[in-house]
Amino acid sequence: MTVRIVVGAALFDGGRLLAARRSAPAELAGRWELPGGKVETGETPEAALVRELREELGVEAEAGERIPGEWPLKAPYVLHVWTARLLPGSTGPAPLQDHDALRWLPPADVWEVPWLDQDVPAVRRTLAHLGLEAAPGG
Ligand SMILES: Nc1nc2c([nH]c(=O)n2[C@H]2C[C@H](O)[C@@H](COP(=O)(O)OP(=O)(O)OP(=O)(O)O)O2)c(=O)[nH]1
Repeated sequence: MTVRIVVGAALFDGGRLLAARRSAPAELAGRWELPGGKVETGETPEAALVRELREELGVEAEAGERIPGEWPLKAPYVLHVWTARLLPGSTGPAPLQDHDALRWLPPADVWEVPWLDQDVPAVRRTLAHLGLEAAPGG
């Protein structure tokens, strides 16, 4: 089966990382993730990220760099993480779709939320790659 990519946005603003609490499906609800979604056929990951952030959070954002690594999700999906930032003039994020809460987390607070299991190594790698101090955990 062909692997399909889910892009997760490590959206930073003022040094804080946005975490989003999933509202569905039931097995993922209540756990926190990087906002994003499936890359559609013919779409670049960067474009998918921008589209998903607009749909889910109502923001205008741009993708930055990919965090090296790939994290397996439910087959056939794998998670890729890209940094992202809000464009000047964008509204702040709101939980419009798929989420029921958002939090901007300074690196020291990143492990305060119960991330999806599969996101823990991805978030850990993201902070390490960016040289951000993080409390032990995850
Ligand atoms: N967006 C996102 N999805 C994640 C993460 N970790 C993780 O296991 N997933 C899973 C949840 C979903 O099963 C799948 C992504 O689906 P989605 O529902 O966010 O994507 P989508 O908007 O393109 O989905 P769809 O409703 O159009 O099918 O990957 C993560 O950090 N971000």
